[in-house]
Amino acid sequence: MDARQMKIEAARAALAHVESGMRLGIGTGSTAEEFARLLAEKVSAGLSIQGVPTSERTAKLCNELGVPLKSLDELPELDLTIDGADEVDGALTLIKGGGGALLREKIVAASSARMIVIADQSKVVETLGAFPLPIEVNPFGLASTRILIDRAASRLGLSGSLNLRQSGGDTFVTDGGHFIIDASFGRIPDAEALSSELNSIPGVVEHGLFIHMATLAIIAGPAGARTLQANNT
Ligand SMILES: O=C[C@H](O)[C@H](O)[C@H](O)COP(=O)(O)O
Repeated sequence: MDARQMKIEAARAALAHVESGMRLGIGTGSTAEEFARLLAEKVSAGLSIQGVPTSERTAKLCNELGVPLKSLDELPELDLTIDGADEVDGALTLIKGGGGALLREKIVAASSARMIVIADQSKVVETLGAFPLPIEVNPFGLASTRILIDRAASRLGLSGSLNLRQSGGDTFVTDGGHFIIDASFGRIPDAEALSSELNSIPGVVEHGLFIHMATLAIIAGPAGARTLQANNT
């Protein structure tokens, strides 16, 4: 089974948690897109759901596929969000934002009663941090915010390059009009401490650590999909 097939398997297993009438957050990224495609098949076969997209990219795909969408303002409380991740640890703490959608993803996940993460097995890690942590920042005062992030990391014994994300030769801009700094710390032994340090920096809009948000992870490997509960790897 190749990587795409594993993403499809995880997405298919997640679809079993979707029931008619649900208000559904729909994630961003290649795995979430496989979910959107399978969801669209179910919708055309009669499943009735209302989706809230976590990015302009997901909204565009869902519109093309015929998945009914509402805004989060129209549906401020959701039953379930299904989304991908860049890393998942045994406590179901996540790194997200590789596709730049972390802010809307976190807002949508926080508005949902449950969040199911879907991923192929390459995303499961013992300690978070090999994947650079995306930190969404306000463009104003970027140099100052970068220094404050560096100092916050140092206080926790973390170091590593802080790279302003680029796209096609330009600075990458999120759906919310912000920039992203990708922080290559290598290891993040205490995600809660780092989260709270980053949250105290005014120029940091949000970061890609999702703590106590995912209620279930569906991880696909060559033998098929398995579920992970928090601290039950
Ligand atoms: O901003 C993007 C999201 O957090 C994605 O869910 C994450 O990057 C995983 O994407 P993929 O399924 O393409 O690996």
